[in-house]
Amino acid sequence: MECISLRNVVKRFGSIIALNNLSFTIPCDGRFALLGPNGAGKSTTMKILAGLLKPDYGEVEIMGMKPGTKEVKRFLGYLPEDPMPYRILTVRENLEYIASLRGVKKERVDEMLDLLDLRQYERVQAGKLSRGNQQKLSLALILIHNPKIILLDEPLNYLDIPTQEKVINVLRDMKSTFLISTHIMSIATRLTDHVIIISRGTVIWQGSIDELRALGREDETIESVVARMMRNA
Ligand SMILES: Nc1ncnc2c1ncn2[C@@H]1O[C@H](COP(=O)(O)OP(=O)(O)OP(=O)(O)O)[C@@H](O)[C@H]1O
Repeated sequence: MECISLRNVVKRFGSIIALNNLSFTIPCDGRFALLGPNGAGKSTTMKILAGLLKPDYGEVEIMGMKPGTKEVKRFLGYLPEDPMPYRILTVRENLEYIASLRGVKKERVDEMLDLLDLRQYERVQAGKLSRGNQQKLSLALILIHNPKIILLDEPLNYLDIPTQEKVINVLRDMKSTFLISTHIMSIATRLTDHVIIISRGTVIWQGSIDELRALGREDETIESVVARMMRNA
């Protein structure tokens, strides 16, 4: 079954065409990376899937339903590129608030504090956290309800190396459908097994990470293969 599907999606901002007949599908339990040069339309795609932007044209479905509906929000976790938890609430209060909105049990708050190493900051206001700890809290907030479908826009931004490893392991252990937008190939290779490359708002290549690697010349890194594809698009 398809969990995510976009068909001929067009999105314009004034005279800029951000998405230009974008089409792709992701099967349930699929782990996909969304790659593309700056301005290719990755964040716009994520926002449309999260229901924050409406396409001008085309069809978008999340498990056969329209994005942004109450029902879809229940099983979706979306991390925007620059997430901001509620600044005046403490780390614990942020988690408790989202837990109550999501209808998940309170014990989940403590689980998330431990899972993302946030215990020592639980009484600190989110606005006073370092950027990396805000990112960790944002991840905890979007994963608290164990979402079936996870959309992550640059999930490891601002995180130190031990925390990146921690988050990669947390995400790997989840049995969810993933779409991860990133510029860092190692995030794609470690967290996903399929890649969709877009450029100027349209798909220029899609396939498995193994197929992508196989396109490389002898000793060519996967980064170099992707860079070549983006340059030639
Ligand atoms: N709110 C907006 N108003 C005007 N133009 C926008 C808006 N959001 C995005 N765009 C434009 O749409 C295009 C796609 O932007 P988007 O942020 O989706 O790209 P991206 O692939 O996520 O880029 P990056 O890798 O640099 O984050 C760009 O040309 C961008 O300038």
